[in-house]
Amino acid sequence: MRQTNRPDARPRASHFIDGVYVEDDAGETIDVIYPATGEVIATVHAATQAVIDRAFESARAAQAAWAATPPRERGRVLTRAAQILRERNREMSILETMDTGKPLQETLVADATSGADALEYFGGIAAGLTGEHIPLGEDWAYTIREPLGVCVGIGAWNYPTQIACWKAAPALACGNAMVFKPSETTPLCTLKVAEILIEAGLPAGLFNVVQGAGAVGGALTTDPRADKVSLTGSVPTGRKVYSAAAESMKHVTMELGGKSPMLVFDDADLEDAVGGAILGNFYSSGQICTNGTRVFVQKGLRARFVERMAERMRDAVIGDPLDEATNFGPLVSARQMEIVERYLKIAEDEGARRVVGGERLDRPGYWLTPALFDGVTDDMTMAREEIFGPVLSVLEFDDEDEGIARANATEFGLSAGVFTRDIGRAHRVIGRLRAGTCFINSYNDAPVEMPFGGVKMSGIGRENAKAAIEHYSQVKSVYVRMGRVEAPF
Ligand SMILES: NC(=O)c1ccc[n+]([C@@H]2O[C@H](COP(=O)([O-])OP(=O)(O)OC[C@H]3O[C@@H](n4cnc5c(N)ncnc54)[C@H](O)[C@@H]3O)[C@@H](O)[C@H]2O)c1
Ligand SMILES: C[N+](C)(C)CCCC=O
Repeated sequence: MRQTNRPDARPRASHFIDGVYVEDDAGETIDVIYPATGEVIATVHAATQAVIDRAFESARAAQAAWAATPPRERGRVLTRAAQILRERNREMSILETMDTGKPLQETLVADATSGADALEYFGGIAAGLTGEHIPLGEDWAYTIREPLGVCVGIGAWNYPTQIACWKAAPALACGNAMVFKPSETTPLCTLKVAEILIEAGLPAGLFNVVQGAGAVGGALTTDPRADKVSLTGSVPTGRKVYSAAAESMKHVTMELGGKSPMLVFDDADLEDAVGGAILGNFYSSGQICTNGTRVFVQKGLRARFVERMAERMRDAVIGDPLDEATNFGPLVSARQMEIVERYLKIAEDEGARRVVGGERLDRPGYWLTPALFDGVTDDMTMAREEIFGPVLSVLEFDDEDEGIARANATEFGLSAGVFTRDIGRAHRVIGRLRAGTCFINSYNDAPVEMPFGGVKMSGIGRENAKAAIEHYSQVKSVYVRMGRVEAPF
């Protein structure tokens, strides 16, 4: 495979605390691997307790003054950061590609740009975050919207820049400080987000980055100096973090995994439905939480859908992720590739029909071709468990009620989609699907103006839009008596 020249990805140091890079070699070494080649491109160290202490202390020290800063000034800093992030989009996108292996064609439009959208949106609404006046006759009450304090953010590896910004932007807009731990698999981009925030005028200490794996995440979650934990990760990690946070009654946001359904009715536009299923299964090499990996296709359309999908999958350009012509990259790690390969084997053992793909490419790095399976049934492992890789399952259904019941028969509830030309059916079906983020004749759109999150095991809380404000602030109620106090004795 031809290789585009890569810039030096090594960060100045592992952590970013109180406005500066910080190193502590005593922490466990973490190699950062470029997924396209398997080469080590940087090394960072996991945070020691001393680093964690420094991060919390600086966050605590900075937060009170930030909360007292006029909200319009807080907003201005975020808006400036959005502008810098946009100006550096190419540089950030290349780094994101090196961190994750995702094609540059994708990272240029879906990662730093999405982060910038969040900074811009929350920067814009910061000044409008107010309490309310509640008339009670002669008396009255009012509410004050207050920050939570110090929020911990813990990220997954598939969208490092986006995840950091989706958490930091509403947290900072509301007057909080954040200690953020990126995934140990992709530690690079978040450090750049921290640099940009400082350059935009954010006071030191308000956004600190510490590196590490589960042990560091666990230490952040249980730290008494943390008021909230916002996790983006898998359901098993979510269970641990949620229960650990409950010990000290911390606020939580849980953005977790899914096994989302996409219902394609006979009357759907075939090309749009196939296009939606490609976006909902193969973007980011299938490593997206919201993916509609259970594609229920109505009986009359199934054969044509499978045929057309297989044709379009052969057009995937698999290759050097830094070449902008590439539209399908490697998986993020050897571990993730092994997980997906295990699921591919189970799928065939359980009787699913592999139509195309699922082959390992004979080259360094973590390459698997996108896979299409037909004849999948609800009881198969591939239809029940999140694979988090480029594996699309086609399941056949007869009528609307059956399709909805089968789509809902999962512990997850992150996303769902419907493809149909019948507008009444589209809204009726979406109304009955148990999922937090839904799509009609589309898939995987996530504009910052739209709340994002899951129900059931897929999560608690919402990111983006005004809904996120509820999860990074709390309301203080104040009753005001205008007359005398009448007491019983
Ligand atoms: N709903 C969403 O918005 C969303 C977005 C992206 C990814 N995801 C989900 O994330 C998963 C893939 O990402 P992953 O493999 O990085 O997930 P993961 O659960 O393995 O790790 C997520 C993060 O949690 C940390 N962590 C692990 N154990 C911890 C513990 N005990 N305490 C605190 N932190 C801990 C990890 O170091 C990492 O930073 C998938 O399930 C995917 O669906 C969800
Ligand atoms: C913006 N997307 C593509 C919906 C991704 C959100 C993060 C989930 O993995």
